[in-house]
Amino acid sequence: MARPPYLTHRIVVFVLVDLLIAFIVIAALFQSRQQAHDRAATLVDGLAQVLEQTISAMVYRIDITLLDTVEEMESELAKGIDETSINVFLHRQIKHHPELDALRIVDETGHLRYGIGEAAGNTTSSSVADRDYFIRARDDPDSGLFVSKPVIGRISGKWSIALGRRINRPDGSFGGAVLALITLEQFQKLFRAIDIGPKGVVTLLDLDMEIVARHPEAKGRYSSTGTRITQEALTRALQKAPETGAYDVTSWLDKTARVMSYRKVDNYPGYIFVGIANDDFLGDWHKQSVMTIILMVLVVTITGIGIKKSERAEKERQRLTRALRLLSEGNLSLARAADEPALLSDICRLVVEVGGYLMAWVGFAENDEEKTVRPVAQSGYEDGYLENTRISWSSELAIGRGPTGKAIDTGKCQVNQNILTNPTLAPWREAAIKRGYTASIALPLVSHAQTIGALTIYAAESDAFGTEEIALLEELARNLVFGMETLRTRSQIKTAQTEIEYLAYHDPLTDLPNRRLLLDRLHRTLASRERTKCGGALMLIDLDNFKTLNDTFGHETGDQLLRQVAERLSNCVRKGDTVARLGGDEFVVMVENLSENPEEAAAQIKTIGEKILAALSSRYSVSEHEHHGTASVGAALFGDHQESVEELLKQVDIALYQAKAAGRNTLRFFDPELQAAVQARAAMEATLRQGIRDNQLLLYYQPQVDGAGQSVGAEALVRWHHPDRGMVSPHEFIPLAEETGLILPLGEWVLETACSQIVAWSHQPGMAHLSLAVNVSARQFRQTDFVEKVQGVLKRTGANPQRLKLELTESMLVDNVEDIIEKMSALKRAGVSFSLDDFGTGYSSLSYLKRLPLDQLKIDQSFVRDVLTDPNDAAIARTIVALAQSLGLSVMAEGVETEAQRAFLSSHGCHHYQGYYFSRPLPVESFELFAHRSVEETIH
Ligand SMILES: Nc1nc2c(ncn2[C@@H]2O[C@H](COP(=O)(O)O[C@H]3[C@@H](O)[C@H](n4cnc5c(=O)[nH]c(N)nc54)O[C@@H]3COP(=O)(O)O)[C@@H](O)[C@H]2O)c(=O)[nH]1
Repeated sequence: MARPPYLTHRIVVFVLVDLLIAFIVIAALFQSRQQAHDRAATLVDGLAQVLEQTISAMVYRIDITLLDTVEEMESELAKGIDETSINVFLHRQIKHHPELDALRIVDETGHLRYGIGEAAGNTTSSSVADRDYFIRARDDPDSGLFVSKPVIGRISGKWSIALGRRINRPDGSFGGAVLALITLEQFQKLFRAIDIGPKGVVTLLDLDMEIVARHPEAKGRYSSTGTRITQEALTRALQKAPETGAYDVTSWLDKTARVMSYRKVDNYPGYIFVGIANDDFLGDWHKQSVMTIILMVLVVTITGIGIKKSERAEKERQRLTRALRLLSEGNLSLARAADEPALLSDICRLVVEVGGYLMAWVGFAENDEEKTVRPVAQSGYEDGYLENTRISWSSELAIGRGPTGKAIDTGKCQVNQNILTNPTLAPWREAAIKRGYTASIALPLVSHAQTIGALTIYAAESDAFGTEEIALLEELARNLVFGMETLRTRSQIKTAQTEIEYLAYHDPLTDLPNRRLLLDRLHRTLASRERTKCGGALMLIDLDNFKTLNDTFGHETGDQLLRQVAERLSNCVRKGDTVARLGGDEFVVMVENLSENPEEAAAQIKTIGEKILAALSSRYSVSEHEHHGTASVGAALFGDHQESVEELLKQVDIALYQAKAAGRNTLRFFDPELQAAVQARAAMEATLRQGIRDNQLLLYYQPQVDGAGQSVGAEALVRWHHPDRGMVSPHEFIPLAEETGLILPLGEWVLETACSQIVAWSHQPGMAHLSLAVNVSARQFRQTDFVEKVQGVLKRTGANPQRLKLELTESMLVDNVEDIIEKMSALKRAGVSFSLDDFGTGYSSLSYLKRLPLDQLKIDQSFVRDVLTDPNDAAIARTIVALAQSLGLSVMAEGVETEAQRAFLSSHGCHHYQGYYFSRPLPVESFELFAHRSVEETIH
């Protein structure tokens, strides 16, 4: 969650103030340290001054005594030595100098002559002749006061220094010296008397910077008097100020840092140094500093805690704000949601987009064996988390002890503030770390006292869910459940409504439209007929003997049969048609998009009706019984005049009655004429089928002649000799045969008969040369094995293929040209020739006409008929002749009825004819007579 700007500002101010405080405190500490240092410097300076003056005064007073003694001794030497008087004198002098250890007089050889003080009685054996101060006094008449280096007294055995003066004899020669001995202990006593702190130091150095006396006495190898001090700081200070000064130094003797002050001692060849240790004079300062720093750290910490708290409070407030917004937008979503999946997705989306959480998902509790939690909606960074994580709500399974599973299992909200530290979430830790989730909350979705699932929300940061925020999220979950319940209720109502609606328009047993829906559709279809112009029909279907089945085997069996009938009926019609159940065993089929032509529409309905009859008469298996049933069908076409729905229903009812009356398992049309036509057609089909079987067909032969009137061949034309009706015209039965497929057996019969005839003529004189043209229907030619069939007939009959000419119509050559060419070429290779019948009536394109292996074009009789009266027909006839010539084909005109027509055609290059002018189609005997006669006529 982002930190608000004002909070950032506050933190910056806090840091700056803290820095300022730290700066001030540190500056104050430095200052107070400096002050302490200055005070210490003043102190040691003062002490050094006091000590310098003390020592200086002490040396001065001793020197006065030495001078008095020298004067006394020189006077004694001049008048003659009175030892008693000297000793009295010495006694008197030393009384005034408690600091002196001894006052001695040595002779010119250095031997002690008189002495007062410690070890004074031990005098005569002692000599100071080797001491440097004695030597100086002896050798230098002007030596004045001399001060020795510290030495261990030969008499006293103590460290001491000697101050002395030369004694002259009356003649000015060296007469000895007076010595005042001060033990270094005296200096120690003096130094000890001043307070310079536990680690303070006072040192008396001679001018060679060698220690004369030091307090405290240094220990270790530097403890000896006479040690030379070579500190750099000291050297620098003395160079700068040879008389008095101060400096900071860390002693190389005891490693203690000190402020040192020194003074050159008046009357004495040396310096007094006083040092106070930093630890001593900064002791309070240190305490004060520590306290101040502690105080400062406390202040900073307290301020920091304050800021942190305010940041936390701010974050909490922000979270609450966003949770409130989430709640409010969630409520809007509840109001808007169209369905439950959309609602769940939208809530998850809002949790992420408005709530600012990382991911949200809703899982439903399944009641399967594993008590699976099935994710149903999700939003936010997910990356296969849900797909790859198996979650259960069974506490018996490890995967069921996660927050979501627990929330569902317990019905209580599960808050996990840190997945990294919560040991119970170990199984999910890796997946969560990978996706950056740290905290989560799983909110149970409780509907009607049952937990149906959970809404689980993930946050990136730890401790992401505050108390009030949790309360708001719980409310969100409750609202979500309310929304789901509302949508479910709404959906149930809708489903119920749909079901009610469905039941209102459908038959519950068969699921087919019921009477109401049928009537509705019927009304609409009839109303739109004017616009669509398509034909349509209604069929009323009634099961024969259904009542018996129902009564015998019970209603359940009857119901099963009705359901199967419904299914079969539906399979008999197209999707757009309507199959309805009116009730009982009555079904209605409404067929639309039939031909506009009533006869064709009736034929279509007949086909469908028969399909239905066949479907309903095949075996049923109901309640382990086999049932053979039939049905009766009454049909009525939507007539040209606008019938009402009621009228149509009445018509099919009447038609059904007629079908039942006709012996059941049959179809009857309401229209009596159509009924008759359909019946007639059906009868014809049946009788034609029978006729083919009973050999009622025969071939007539129409001669084809050349320009000289000589027969060159014939066209075989089928005739049907109906036992009752006599000779039936091919115009009547060929289209029916085409429609019903009977053309195939019929065509095979014609071909077989024609080939047999060719064989017969091949043995007759004057007939063997004749070719025989056989009409081939489109359906026949399209048979995949047509070539094999022709070859088979030729082989079977032994006919000369050269005498067989197959007549194809132009219209059948439109589709699948390659296949046609292939078939024609195959037969052509076998010796069969081809003539293109009805030429000029179709759409032959010259480009592919050229590719067809044709032998002849036949000018259609429709052009020949008016060739003399209609210039267009004449032009077409002339063009066909010219075309045939240019393609290298022969040309034959059919339908030639007059000499004038023949003459016209002849004058334009057509020299083969067929038509009534020469002969009508003839039975075989008559044709043979015609052929012979024409030959004879030509001969004669
Ligand atoms: N697939 C088959 N079709 C066949 C077969 N036999 C006949 N047919 C086709 O039936 C249609 C009617 O044939 P038909 O009644 O035999 O009529 C043919 C001739 O009689 C008639 N014709 C011949 N000359 C004249 C004439 O001068 N005037 C006139 N009005 N009619 C005449 O023409 C018919 C032959 O036509 P076509 O076949 O186009 O050469 C007819 O379409 C036949 O094709 C068969 O076996 N199979």
